[in-house]
Amino acid sequence: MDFSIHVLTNQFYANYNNMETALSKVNFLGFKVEEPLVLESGDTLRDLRIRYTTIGELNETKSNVVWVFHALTANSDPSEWWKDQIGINRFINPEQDFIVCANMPGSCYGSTKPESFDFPTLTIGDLVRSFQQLKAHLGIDKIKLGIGGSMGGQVLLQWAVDEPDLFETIVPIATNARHSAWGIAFNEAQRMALIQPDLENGLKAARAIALLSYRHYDTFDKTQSDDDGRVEQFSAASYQRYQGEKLVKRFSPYSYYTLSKAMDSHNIGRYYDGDLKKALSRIKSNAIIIGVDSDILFPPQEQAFIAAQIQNSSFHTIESLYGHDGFLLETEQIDNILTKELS
Ligand SMILES: CC(=O)SCCNC(=O)CCNC(=O)[C@H](O)C(C)(C)COP(=O)(O)OP(=O)(O)OC[C@H]1O[C@@H](n2cnc3c(N)ncnc32)[C@H](O)[C@@H]1OP(=O)(O)O
Ligand SMILES: N[C@@H](CCO)C(=O)O
Repeated sequence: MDFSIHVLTNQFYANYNNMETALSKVNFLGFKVEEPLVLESGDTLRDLRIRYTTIGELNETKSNVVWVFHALTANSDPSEWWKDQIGINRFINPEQDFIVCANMPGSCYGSTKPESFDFPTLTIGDLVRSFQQLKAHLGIDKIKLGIGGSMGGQVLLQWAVDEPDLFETIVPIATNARHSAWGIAFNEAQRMALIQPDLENGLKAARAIALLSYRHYDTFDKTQSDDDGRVEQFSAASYQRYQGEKLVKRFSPYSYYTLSKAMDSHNIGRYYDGDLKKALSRIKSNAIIIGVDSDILFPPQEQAFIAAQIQNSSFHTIESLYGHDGFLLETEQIDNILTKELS
């Protein structure tokens, strides 16, 4: 059953590829899962709502589905946060493709969200099961292309292991098969900063810590160095503060806590004796695995490992000054890889 949907239905977006002519419908929709979702923790999530966006039209044979998976703090509209990855001159083209992106439960952009820290533990597998409900609701049996970076790539990879025949091609970017001890340590440091009496300040501090893992020494060196001999009020410091200010205006501390815990839970080997190779070898999809050369949070060796275990796979590294967040910014390079591998 749809709920409070059509908030901004049938809008025409004019921002594809830097304000080119508007071509596709962007629909903001909602779906309520009728059955309670039994979580890996054993808890149950009732009245689960999923906010999702579709761009373009589903064709008659339902063979043009491109499912985009967002990362930690984004929403269900990739035409907003990945606008140069999708467009009339891009491999992912709303004139030909039916693009679906669902807001992760636990996030604060329309799907069921926590109102306190007392919220059931969600895992990446739980997010996959919630998306399977949406897939059934949409009547989709096959997905031509699944693409997502970071935590979005974790969800995609877990789904491809759970349903090895679902995706024709998967494109996990800057992600891993099991969240690393390094990544969990970063997330825990953020949660320690987050949980304090003033949650707004907590979230700002958490984002500032996260930024250190999303960028690179060279990013700060090239963009935030001061050469005027100052002794305080450094640019790097104000940049860190600004990033916190920016996030606190658009994100919930409870969602940040819940989703960062979900990211920590990621382990596709959980039901395969902890054997990541065994889990990955189940995947029948064509796999284009992409890493970012300057990524210190999900270093390219994690993606090289994934590619080595999947039969039909290729591995690519893109160059970026931006570290991990390069997956959101280096759209031209990603588009070139998709075009080369899939055209
Ligand atoms: C299109 C969108 O970004 S949608 C926004 C919603 N975000 C999401 O959905 C999540 C995915 N997006 C992201 O994580 C980020 O937006 C990224 C990684 C894609 C880009 O990060 P950004 O913060 O935009 O880029 P960057 O790290 O270069 O910082 C630029 C900002 O810092 C500001 N800034 C740069 N140096 C300094 C400094 N020394 N002191 C204070 N502010 C500074 C810039 O003025 C700019 O501000 P603005 O965002 O208000 O224009
Ligand atoms: N910068 C990303 C997180 C890193 O994947 C976001 O804010 O969603």
